[in-house]
Amino acid sequence: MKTETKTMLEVSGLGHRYGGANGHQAIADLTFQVRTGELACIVGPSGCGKSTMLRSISGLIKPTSGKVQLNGSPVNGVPEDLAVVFQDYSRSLFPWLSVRSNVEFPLRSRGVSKAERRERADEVLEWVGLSAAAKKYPWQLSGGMQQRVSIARALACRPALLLMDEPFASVDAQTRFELEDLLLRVRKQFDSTVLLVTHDIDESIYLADRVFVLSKSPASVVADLEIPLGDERDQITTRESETFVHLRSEVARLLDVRTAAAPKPEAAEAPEPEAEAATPEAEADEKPAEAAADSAAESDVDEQTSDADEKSADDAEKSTAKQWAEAEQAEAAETAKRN
Ligand SMILES: Nc1ncnc2c1ncn2[C@@H]1O[C@H](COP(=O)(O)OP(=O)(O)OP(=O)(O)O)[C@@H](O)[C@H]1O
Repeated sequence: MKTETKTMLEVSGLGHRYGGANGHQAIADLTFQVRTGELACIVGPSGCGKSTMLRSISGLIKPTSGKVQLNGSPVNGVPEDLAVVFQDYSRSLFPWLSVRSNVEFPLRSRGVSKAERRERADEVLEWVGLSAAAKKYPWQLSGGMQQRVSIARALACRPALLLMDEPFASVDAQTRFELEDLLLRVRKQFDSTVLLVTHDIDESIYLADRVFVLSKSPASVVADLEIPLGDERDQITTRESETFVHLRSEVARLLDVRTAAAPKPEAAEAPEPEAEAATPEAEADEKPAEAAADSAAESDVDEQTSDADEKSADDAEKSTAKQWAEAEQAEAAETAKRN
């Protein structure tokens, strides 16, 4: 993969404090750059502020200090040419829209014509191996397939920068390997620039051209490592290679994983329940609206389904716009309080 020397993303002195002057400093003075065509991974300890950083970069929250520039322009609000893939695919996909309509959805607000939406959706669905599932609903798919829909939806927007927040953390180990390889293939196909956050050291090295290691909270960059593993990577031989093993130890040392892994006495007494990914089956039980959609999925009347999806997408767009407006008002109120 050819990485250009041009800088696509420039993060300078980025900091965010939740809750005003006496609140919680989640990230502090983050500075790094991602070049055009690069796949960069950010690895850091749990709770160090990785999601806060991604939300600041994507314009979802306004950082309290520092700045973010995308292709030389400051990021104020969510840029059109940026797409985000979240860990929780079950929440980020609309259960009442078919797979194809989910993929087409963000293209509507970008003014892409109906014919082109369909064309782009079909292209990316083919790339992620989901052409046959285009008319299904997300809850009819496995977790790994749902995350492939999220990736397809992001790629359909042809983003300059693809941000991924722990995108493979909610699937089993084998599916995770498959999705990692899928990401390597599609970033090559679509010439994507990717910034991926993970807490998995091996995953960061396997995927990346460059790994940024973060400190404990409040996060700052403690190392910027080039990953000289070449373009062709393989889950078995790459992970066995001397370079990989050496880099893994280096990142582990930087993260001080022995200290981090030591159980705290109170944690041993009252362990935090592990987050469980909701299964599509369990979700189907809980969602009567989806049961209605199920019968639509069984039907082979594509146009009818497509019309219903269009209406659902319109409703979803209104509801999303309302949520954005509310979030913006809340953010403005917080900023006013701070000042
Ligand atoms: N909306 C919020 N209001 C107040 N504090 C927050 C908010 N969101 C996150 N935090 C705090 O900021 C710190 C960083 O959280 P963040 O979710 O960014 O970390 P993370 O590295 O992504 O965590 P994890 O690895 O567990 O996903 C945490 O202490 C968290 O409790």
